[in-house]
Formats: sequence, C-alpha cells, structure tokens
Amino acid sequence: MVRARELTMCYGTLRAVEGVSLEVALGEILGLLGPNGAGKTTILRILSTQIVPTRGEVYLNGEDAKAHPEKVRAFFGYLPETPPLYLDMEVREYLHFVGEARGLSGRRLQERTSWVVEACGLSGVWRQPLGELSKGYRQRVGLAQALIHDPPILILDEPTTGLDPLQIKEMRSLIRELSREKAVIFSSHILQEVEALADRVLILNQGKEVASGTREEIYRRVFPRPVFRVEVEGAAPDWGSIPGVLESERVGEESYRVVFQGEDLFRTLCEKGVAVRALYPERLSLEELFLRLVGGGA
Ligand SMILES: Nc1ncnc2c1ncn2[C@@H]1O[C@H](COP(=O)(O)OP(=O)(O)OP(=O)(O)O)[C@@H](O)[C@H]1O
Repeated sequence: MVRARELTMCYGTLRAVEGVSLEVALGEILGLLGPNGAGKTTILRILSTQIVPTRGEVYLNGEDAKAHPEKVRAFFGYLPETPPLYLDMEVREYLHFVGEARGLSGRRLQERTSWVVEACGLSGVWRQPLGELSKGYRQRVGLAQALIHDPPILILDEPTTGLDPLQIKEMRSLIRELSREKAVIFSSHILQEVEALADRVLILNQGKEVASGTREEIYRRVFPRPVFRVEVEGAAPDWGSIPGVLESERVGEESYRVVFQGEDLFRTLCEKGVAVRALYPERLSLEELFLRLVGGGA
C-alpha cells in the first residue's frame, strides 16, 4: 500500500534523509522511531507529497507519487505534527470544509462527517470554535480531518504529542482500530509509544536507517544468538568455565545476562553446580535495543 525506495532528502548541504526504504501493507502499523532531527517528519512529508525527495521513489496504492501527486492525495490522510486548524471555525464547519475540499458532498459528506465525529469522540465539542479546544481535542480534530475521505493510508506525525495519559490511551486504541483496514505509518521519538502501537519499527538516526522489522527481528539482529536471564543463589558463577556460554554480563545483585549456544543451559548450569533460582529468555525493551543500535551502550 505504501512503498518507498531509497529516499534521500537534502536541504542545501544537509542530508536530512539518506537511502531510506520502507513498506507498509493494509492492516499494518509501521512506527518511525528516532531522536529529534532523525528525519522522521521529512519522510512523512515526502510520503504525503508535500516535498519531493532529492532522490528515491514513492508509490502509494500502486501509483507513483512523483508522477501523479494529485491522484495519490486521495489515497491518504495526513496528520501533521501541528494540525493546520482555522481557529475561528467551529468543529462542524471545519470538517465540512475539509470534506468538501476532499471532494465529498451531499449525503456522503454527511455520512463521513458523522462517522469521524463519532470515531474521534467529537460530538461533545461539535459546535465549539477550534480555538477554544484543548490540545487533546485539537489533535482529535486533526485526526478527523485526516480520516474524512476514508483513505486507505494514514500518515501520522507524532499523533499523541501533547496529550494526557488517558487521551494517549484513547488515541492509540483508535489508531489500532483504524489499522485493521488501513495502512498506518506514524512517527515518534518516544520508544514506549512505538512499542505500544507499531507492528513493525523503522529506527532512524541522523537520517539513516539503523534497523527495521518487528521487535523480535531487531532483537535477533542485536543478539544473533539466544540470550537468557539467569538468577542464581550464592557466589557468582565462573561463567568462563561453563561450556556454551559465549558472553555474560552482571545485570543485578545475583542476576546475569548470558549468551549461550548449546543444548540445555539449565542442565549445563546444574552440572557445574550453579544454584539456579530462575532462568528465562531475555526480552530487552525497544529502548535497550535502540541504545545498543545507536551505540549508547546497554
Ligand atoms: N525545511 C527545512 N529546511 C532545512 N532543514 C530542514 C528543514 N526541515 C527539516 N530540516 C532539518 O532536517 C533534519 C531532519 O528534520 P526532521 O524534522 O525530518 O526530523 P524529525 O526526526 O522529524 O525531528 P523531530 O522529532 O524533532 O520532529 C533536521 O536536522 C532539521 O533541522
């Protein structure tokens, strides 16, 4: 549904994005994750045809975005980091205005407006001017305008910025619900956000892809061999003498992270007289993976 190949974007001498490729299918959520200035917004602006990349190709719903920008604009809804709202307009006026600009009219416009108002929880503020809405409601209106024409693709730049915890929860569940029948791509610099929402992640740093895939795939890239957490009782084991243990790291009082390649770590440890209290496969958070990938340590 969304396919971008080898995107590069230069602003003067600054290479904001370099050689980034991505794909998002219907029913899938891709999270772009990276620190400030990593190039996330630039990629989303390229995908939403606001800027033309210095190099690279974008296909939305099979159409070449560079060759047919007008055509592909019908295929997506875009929520920019700061939604462009006309602050004097009431919510209902604004959504009608955007719907008409998207080519809707008559019954279809009424239907779609009612749908987005319901889906985005806007019925209580329907007659309020946008300028009087809280940040959370403005963000919902921003999402509503992106959805009004029922596009198959949703492009969301930092969709939960500025929302309170309850609003974040609601926004996430709405996006998840929508993703059942849409391709969703969103950006965030918050690891928990991406972890909570994305099926797949594209990690960016200084304009370049650092890793991409599901968390498990990224995990396997960071740790190509199985990693276990081992909790022991008593003295620290002599890890170097235990067959199959390739690396060990102390991560707590009596807790170790162990890279093991062999048949049965538990049995091997017991045979060596190690008193094992707990042993389980390690599952690093996206945050730890991210830090390892960008070289910030564990
Ligand atoms: N219009 C522009 N002109 C010049 N430089 C730009 C422009 N837009 C972005 N940049 C630069 O490109 C780089 C990538 O910016 P971008 O906004 O894409 O990053 P980001 O990952 O979205 O960051 P943030 O999380 O802070 O929004 C930054 O160094 C930024 O200063």
